[in-house]
Amino acid sequence: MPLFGRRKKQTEVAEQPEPEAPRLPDPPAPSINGLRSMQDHRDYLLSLVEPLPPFGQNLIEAQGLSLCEDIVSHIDLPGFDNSAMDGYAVRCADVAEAAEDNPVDLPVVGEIAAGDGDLPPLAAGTVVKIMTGAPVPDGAEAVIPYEGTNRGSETVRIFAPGQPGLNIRRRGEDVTAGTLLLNEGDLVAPRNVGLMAGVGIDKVLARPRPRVVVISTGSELVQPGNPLTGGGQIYDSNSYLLAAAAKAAGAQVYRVGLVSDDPDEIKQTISDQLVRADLLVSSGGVSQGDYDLVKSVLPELGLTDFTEVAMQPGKPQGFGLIGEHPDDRVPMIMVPGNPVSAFVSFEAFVRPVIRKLMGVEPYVRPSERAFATKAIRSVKGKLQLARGIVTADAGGRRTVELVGGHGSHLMGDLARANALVLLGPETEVVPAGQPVAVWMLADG
Ligand SMILES: Nc1nc2c(c(=O)[nH]1)N[C@H]1C(S)=C(S)[C@@H](COP(=O)(O)OP(=O)(O)OC[C@H]3O[C@@H](n4cnc5c(N)ncnc54)[C@H](O)[C@@H]3O)O[C@H]1N2
Ligand code: MOO
Repeated sequence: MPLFGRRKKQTEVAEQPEPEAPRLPDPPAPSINGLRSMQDHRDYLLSLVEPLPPFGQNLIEAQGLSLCEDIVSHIDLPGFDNSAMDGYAVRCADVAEAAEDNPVDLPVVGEIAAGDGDLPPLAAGTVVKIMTGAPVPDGAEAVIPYEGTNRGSETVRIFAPGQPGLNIRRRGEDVTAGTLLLNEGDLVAPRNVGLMAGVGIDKVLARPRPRVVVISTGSELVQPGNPLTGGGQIYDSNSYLLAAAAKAAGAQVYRVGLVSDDPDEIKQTISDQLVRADLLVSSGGVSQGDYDLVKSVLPELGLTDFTEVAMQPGKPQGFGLIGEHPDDRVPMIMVPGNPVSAFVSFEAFVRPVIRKLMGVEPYVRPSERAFATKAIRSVKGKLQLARGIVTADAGGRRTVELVGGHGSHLMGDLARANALVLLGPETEVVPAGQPVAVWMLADG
C-alpha cells in the first residue's frame, strides 16, 4: 500500500504587527488659513467626552442639574381640603343672612389647628374655629375670616355671609396624584426643588456636577494675598477666573492654583489630581515659548492634541485624555495663559464640555443679535471674540459697543464687558446700525 507522503505543514510564523500606540481619534482638518475653526475644535472636544453617569441626588444637590427620570407626584396637593384663613368654619345656610347690620350668633363647638386630624363633622347650627392650613371638617362649607366676626370663643357673632368654598383650598386643586411634574432632561430650578419636596420626594436621578480641577502654570505667578517680591512677578488670576467660570457653569471646582514651569512639578501635580477630576483645566504653557512646558510634558501623561484655532484670542489650544488606563482617562483642556484668552477659551470650549458632562443642552451658548452703535472693525482671517457692552435702547432693541482694545491681557476691559462679540473670519467692518452675533455673559 503506497504510503502517501504527507508534507509536513510548515509552521508559518505570522509577523505580529507592532501594537499601535493609542492616540486620539483624528482631529478635524484645518479649514481657515491652515488653522482649525472654533466650531470644528469644539465639536472635536465634544465628541471625545460623554455625559457623566447619573445617580440618586439629594434635592438640594439636584438644583441646577439635568434630570435623568420623569418626576410624577404620588399625592394630591393640597392633600386635603383646608382653610385659607384664620376664622370660623361654617355651614353656608347658617350665615346666609349675616350682614354688618344683621349679625348672626352661633355656638363655637371646637378649634382646629394646622396638623389636627380625625375631626368630627360640623353639625348644623354650629361653627368651629379654624386656623390657616387646618383641615376643614366634613359638613363645613366656608370659612369666615376673623375680620368678619367678633372673634368670640364660646359664641361668635358673624357679620358676613359665606358662599360654598369661600376660603377653602380644595384637595388636589394644585397637583393631582399621577401628575407629571418634570420631564427627563429638565433642569431642576429652585422652585422645582420646592415642589418635589412638597410632594414628598427627597431624591432624584440626575447627572452630578462635574468635578473640575483648575491649574495655572507659570513661574512668574504669585498667589493673590502675598506680596510681589521680584520684578516680573504677577498674580495668578487665571486659576481664579477659570474656577469661578466653571462654578458658574455648574461644576464642582477644585482650584489647585499655581504650578511653576518645571516639568516634574507639572507632571506630578496633574497625575495627583486625576483621582478627583472629571475634567482638568490648565492655563498657560501651550504656545511657542521656551518655557511653554504644558505642551511638551503632557504627551507623556496621555493622549493629546495641540493645535492652533482660527480665533483671537485663544489661538493656541491643547486637549488631552490624561491617564494611563484607557477606561480611566480624564479629559483635560489646556487654554492659553493670557487672561482674556483663557476666558474666551473657557466660553468656547470648556463651558460646552462641562455642559455635556452634565448632560445639559444646549452645550453651546446660543448666539444672540445686537446692533452696532458705532462701526466695528475686525481683523480678517480669524474669528474675533471681542469684548462688548450690550444695552437695550429705549425701544427694547439690543445695541452693542466694543469695550477696550483687542489685547488679550486686558482684564479690566473684560470685567467691564457683559458680552463677547463674534466677528467672523470674513468680517472686516460692521457698519453702525448693522447686527452682530453676541454671546451674553450671564453672571452668577
Ligand atoms: N512666538 C509666538 N509667541 C506667542 C504666540 C505665537 O503664536 N508665537 N502666541 C501668543 C498667543 S496668541 C498667546 S494666547 C500666548 C499663549 O501663551 P501660553 O499659553 O504659552 O501662556 P504663557 O506664555 O504661559 O503666558 C502668556 C501670558 O499670560 C500670562 N499668564 C499666564 N498665566 C497666568 C495666570 N495664571 N494669571 C495671569 N496671567 C497669566 C503670562 O504672564 C503671559 O503674559 O502666547 C503668545 N505668544
Ligand atoms: O490667541 Mo492669543 O489668545 O490671541 O492672545
